[in-house]
Amino acid sequence: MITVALPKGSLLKDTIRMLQGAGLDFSGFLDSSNRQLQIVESSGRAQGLLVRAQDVPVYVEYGQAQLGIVGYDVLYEKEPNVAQLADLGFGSCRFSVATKKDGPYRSALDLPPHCRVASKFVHSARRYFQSIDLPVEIIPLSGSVELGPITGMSEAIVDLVSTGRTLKENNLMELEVLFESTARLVAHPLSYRLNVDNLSEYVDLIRQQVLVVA
Ligand SMILES: Nc1ncnc2c1ncn2[C@@H]1O[C@H](COP(=O)(O)OP(=O)(O)OP(=O)(O)O)[C@@H](O)[C@H]1O
Ligand SMILES: O=P(O)(O)OC[C@H]1O[C@H](OP(=O)(O)OP(=O)(O)O)[C@H](O)[C@@H]1O
Repeated sequence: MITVALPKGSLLKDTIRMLQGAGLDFSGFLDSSNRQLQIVESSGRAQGLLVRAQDVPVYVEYGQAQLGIVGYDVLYEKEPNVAQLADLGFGSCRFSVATKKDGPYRSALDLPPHCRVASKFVHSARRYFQSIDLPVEIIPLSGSVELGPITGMSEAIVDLVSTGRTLKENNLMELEVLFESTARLVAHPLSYRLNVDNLSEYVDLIRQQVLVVA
């Protein structure tokens, strides 16, 4: 029996829909009266683990799950030792540097050396500013990072932007898009290579779903 790590939160519905198309029914995770974090799907061929989006690659890297669904942004941040097998096409968002709309900066290169940048994605933010040779102080936050520039704690933020509504309603604007992110199918590398429990069969079925939806 294979184990799949499913991300709680904004990717869950599309993840369940895609796995359903591949013959794996984890819709039980959508039932809010159910607090079970591990369920065996109806055919008995697979079990699902419901984990925080950030933790999906952890379960896959350690081999507790052979497959997982996770945003590219998380893979970029954590650089886990997992095999990326498919771009699933949903969960689109961009990873951007943003600042106050009425502030003095119009590009990331305008930011002054040693300024502060708030982010949930500390490594990604650091890598970006290193790549443009701008020394900055990264302030790690766990959420609501838009408050950084609003309160004056930071000059800029590095965060995910999807509809752009959060930036707009907080009078912020994007300075730079670092990359676009979508949900990815990842696998435990050794299990994939050895085709444990016919893993490749499930991977093919999930890949076919991407083509059906596209
Ligand atoms: N508007 C969005 N905001 C955040 N993530 C988005 C958005 N749109 C798509 N995503 C994708 O969904 C993934 C999960 O985001 P979600 O907001 O559900 O969890 P999280 O905030 O990373 O985790 P947690 O709520 O457990 O702290 C992100 O890693 C990203 O790939
Ligand atoms: O462009 P939008 O569609 O408005 O989405 C972007 C917002 O969504 C995410 O936050 P999330 O909802 O995960 O909450 P958080 O601030 O607690 O991380 C992200 O960090 C932005 O704040």
